[in-house]
Amino acid sequence: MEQATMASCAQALSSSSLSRSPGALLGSSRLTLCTRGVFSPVCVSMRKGFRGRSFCVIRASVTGGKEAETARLATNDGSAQSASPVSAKDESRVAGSQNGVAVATETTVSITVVGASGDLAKKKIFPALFALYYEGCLPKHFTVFGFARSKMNDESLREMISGTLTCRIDQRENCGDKQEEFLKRCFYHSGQYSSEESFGELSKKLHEHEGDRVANRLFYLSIPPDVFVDVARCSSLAASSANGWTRVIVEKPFGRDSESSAELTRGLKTYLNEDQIYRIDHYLGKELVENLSVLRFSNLVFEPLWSRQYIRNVQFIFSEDFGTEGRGGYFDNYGIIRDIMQNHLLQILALFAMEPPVSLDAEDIRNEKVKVLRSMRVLDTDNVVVGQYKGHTRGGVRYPAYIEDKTVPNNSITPTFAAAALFIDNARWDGVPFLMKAGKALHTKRAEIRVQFRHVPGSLYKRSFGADIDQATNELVIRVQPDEAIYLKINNKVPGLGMRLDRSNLNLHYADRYNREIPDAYERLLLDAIEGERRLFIRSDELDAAWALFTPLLKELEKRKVAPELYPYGSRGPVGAHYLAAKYNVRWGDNSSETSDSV
Ligand SMILES: NC(=O)C1=CN([C@@H]2O[C@H](COP(=O)(O)OP(=O)(O)OC[C@H]3O[C@@H](n4cnc5c(N)ncnc54)[C@H](OP(=O)(O)O)[C@@H]3O)[C@@H](O)[C@H]2O)C=CC1
Ligand SMILES: O=C1O[C@H](COP(=O)(O)O)[C@@H](O)[C@H](O)[C@H]1O
Repeated sequence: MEQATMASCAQALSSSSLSRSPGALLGSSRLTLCTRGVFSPVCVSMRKGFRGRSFCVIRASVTGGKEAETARLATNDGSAQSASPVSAKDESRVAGSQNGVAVATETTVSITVVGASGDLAKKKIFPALFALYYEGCLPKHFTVFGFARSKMNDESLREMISGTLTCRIDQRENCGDKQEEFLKRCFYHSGQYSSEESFGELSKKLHEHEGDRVANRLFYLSIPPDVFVDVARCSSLAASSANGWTRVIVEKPFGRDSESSAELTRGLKTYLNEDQIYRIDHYLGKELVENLSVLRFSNLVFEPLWSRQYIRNVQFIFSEDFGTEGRGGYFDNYGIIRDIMQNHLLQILALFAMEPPVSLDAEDIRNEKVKVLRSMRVLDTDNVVVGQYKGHTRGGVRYPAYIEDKTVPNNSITPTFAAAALFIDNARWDGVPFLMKAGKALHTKRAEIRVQFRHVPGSLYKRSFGADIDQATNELVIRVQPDEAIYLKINNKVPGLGMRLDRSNLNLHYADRYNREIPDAYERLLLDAIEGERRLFIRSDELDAAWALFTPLLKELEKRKVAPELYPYGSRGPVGAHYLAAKYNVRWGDNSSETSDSV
């Protein structure tokens, strides 16, 4: 790959450049000696990765055709990146060289989107793969396969995908040509999800494209959860790579509760090693969620304040201004707590509240996330409010109720809104309410983290604010989407001869600061999976800890058939959310006037 292309790839997808410091590479003791240009005792050889960076091939043991090892790289320029991982078999090919000097063999990656005919594949996965191709982030040799039961062929798959591909607004050169080139690398295989024969046929087709290269295979399970294990079985038994790694990305939902999640994990682990399983939570791939650790751990001004001593409460807010349109069938079986809170918001909370990890290595970060999740108080119904949207007419337009969705039973009590107060019973966070709020069909589409600080002790300017603590205190807002921004509300003097105080935002507004499009979360996560970087994927013990917090509540809500509080489509949600916050002396930050919040 050419230098220019590599540079743009590294820049555009810097899950990488901002947060993967050299420390990230050195976190694993096995790899500590594997540094830039150094041929260490643990390095079998130095190789060039497909982003052109040198990396160390390390010794690994082979475990029955399953992925056994990943390698890390040290970059040519000293900045750290994760490398194209090297499987044990890949290594053995490389290590089987003359005079102990490795001869690199060409590698290829085949990405199979299982459930290629579906909504997520069309909306997110194929466009993300194209974006990676466009940015020069995919290896030189790659193939994309769509797999599903629908009767399609290569041409109809290409036609389906072509309507969804877009180029970055800020770099549209050769967009059409690039799309054509990409589509030529896309193929389709129709088969059954539980048929090893179908996957065997797929494997043959993959092999035709792979030739005698080291063949790495990634399967993206973009299918309903009841066929996850079937596909894991068939892909593992009939379509695993013979000489490279095989990895499987699994979409949520990872079960409905602790038991079903454990059963799914058992099922997957019958056919795959934990290190082959990439449980995706696409919120972890969002730019500002990635930036959370950078903000905390690379700025002196934040981390010292990050505790009960200075923080009054923290709020994690998700809202959508549309209902379940088209996804009611799935949604009704899960509800908003399982759809958004137990995964997306809880993952962000864990990153927010964890102790500083030993390094940025995936296992170090995930260890800290598990610890903080396990320090949390199990949720109960007293600390939760549930709601469901009802129909509403505004400006002559009728917005339907949740139960008017044809795929939803008309007596459904599934929550489309929930607010919850959570607590972390550890030394850092004792007594600090962590509030979550998530809802569909609300007045706005937004995801944000709000950190409300305590008041200034003995403030000299107390009189200027009166008794309104929210007026007087600082608030840090991390707006994940839309219009990404990080801003800190501060108090300042209004210029002039008098002494009047004002509230202003110190703000990092991404659109003003960076003249480039922010990559979609799926791009970052797909690239990470290809590179064997697991930091942004959920480990099974994290998942267990997350379910342990929510399962008793979910069971209780279902057992007691708790009726959700109805709220009008397009409103701010049920009033019960305000009472819940008030119980802990908190006011939701997103209810302050829009003007004081805009950046
Ligand atoms: N759509 C979204 O925005 C999001 C989706 N997800 C998750 O991603 C996965 C895929 O989502 P999505 O694309 O919306 O799902 P779809 O309902 O569109 O299903 C994907 C494909 O799976 C096949 N399929 C559908 N129903 C069944 C069934 N009952 N048994 C076997 N195969 C079936 C269909 O392909 P065919 O009939 O051709 O085989 C379909 O095209 C799911 O696990 C979902 O929960 C996660 C986050 C967001
Ligand atoms: O996982 C899910 O996420 C989407 C919201 O994702 P976003 O990236 O568009 O914010 C949500 O609509 C869906 O219900 C849920 O399953």
